[in-house]
Amino acid sequence: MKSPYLITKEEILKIYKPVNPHAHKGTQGHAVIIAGSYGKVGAAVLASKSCLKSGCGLVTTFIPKCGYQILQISIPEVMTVTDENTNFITNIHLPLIPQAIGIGPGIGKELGTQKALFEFLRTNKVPLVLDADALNIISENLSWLELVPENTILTPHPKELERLIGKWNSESEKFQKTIAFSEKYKVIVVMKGAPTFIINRNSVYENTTGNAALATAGSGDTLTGILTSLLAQGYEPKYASKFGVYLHGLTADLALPKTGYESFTASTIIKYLGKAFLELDN
Ligand SMILES: NC(=O)C1=CN([C@@H]2O[C@H](COP(=O)(O)OP(=O)(O)OC[C@H]3O[C@@H](n4cnc5c(N)ncnc54)[C@H](OP(=O)(O)O)[C@@H]3O)[C@@H](O)[C@H]2O)[C@@H](O)CC1
Ligand SMILES: Nc1ncnc2c1ncn2[C@@H]1O[C@H](COP(=O)(O)OP(=O)(O)O)[C@@H](O)[C@H]1O
Ligand SMILES: [Mg+2]
Repeated sequence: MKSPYLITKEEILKIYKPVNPHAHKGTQGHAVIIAGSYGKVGAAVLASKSCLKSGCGLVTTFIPKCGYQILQISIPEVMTVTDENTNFITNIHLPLIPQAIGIGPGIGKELGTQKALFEFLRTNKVPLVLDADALNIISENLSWLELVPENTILTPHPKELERLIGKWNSESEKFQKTIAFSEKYKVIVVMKGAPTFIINRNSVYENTTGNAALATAGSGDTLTGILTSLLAQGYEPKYASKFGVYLHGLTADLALPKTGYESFTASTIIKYLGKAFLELDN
């Protein structure tokens, strides 16, 4: 394998498009987050809030009924659409065509949710981020990946990656298998870890931000929100993936002197998104 390209501030500044003074919410992209189930509505809240706080103009979150009040009260800026089922998603119906969709955090693997995911993938044409249980369901039905738009972004942590590509015997085999997977399905794989790598066909990119403070519940859910937001704002998937992982890691680097490793939570990622964007102007 060639040595990876580093995702540095210099690279990110070439990608970053500052907000136009004449922008309005309608020009900043409408993102949809499909997430949550009973006991895991927090994943939907974290993904939606980080989506909104990464610059997209409008966010609609699709959740099972049990998430309705939780979402509306925790993030009044976010619109919600609910499934007809109470505890988990069974039928994804959206009253709009957004610019990007992020699906998976906390949705679980109920049979009804699996069927809903298949039906969604069969009909969806919008740029996509697949995370968490969406990946877990797909890893048992890999042919469904033939249905997703080219350059869909997948964000597996190591266990989710293993479910997708199978076990590896060495680091180099892990990369080889992920490259082959990215080529076969024409997708971008964000291999989350310390550090995070992005595999786009046979190109490998290594993130330079982030630290062990990110080893906390919901940290990946916020990454899904950030990536979906950037896609909705019109960043191409190859740029959104690099920019998203860089910003996500940067929140932890900026927060660490204030929070230490122990008290940093996924909500701290969201809190520091503003400072991370401002850091790009320094
Ligand atoms: N507040 C909420 O609503 C929250 C909701 N959430 C939602 O919950 C759902 C389940 O997600 P999940 O990731 O916890 O479960 P799962 O896929 O079985 O992975 C666990 C396995 O993976 C491994 N592993 C993980 N990371 C690793 C690493 N870096 N390096 C190495 N190994 C690693 C780990 O290994 P271990 O070391 O524990 O053996 C274990 O075996 C999902 O939908 C998610 O979105 C969560 O986001 C939390 C907050
Ligand atoms: N030690 C670490 N150093 C850097 N980043 C880390 C570390 N541990 C976790 N992360 C990052 O935190 C995120 C964890 O995602 P994930 O496991 O999906 O969390 P969750 O499902 O709880 O939201 C990933 O972006 C990963 O790269
Ligand atoms: Mg996760």
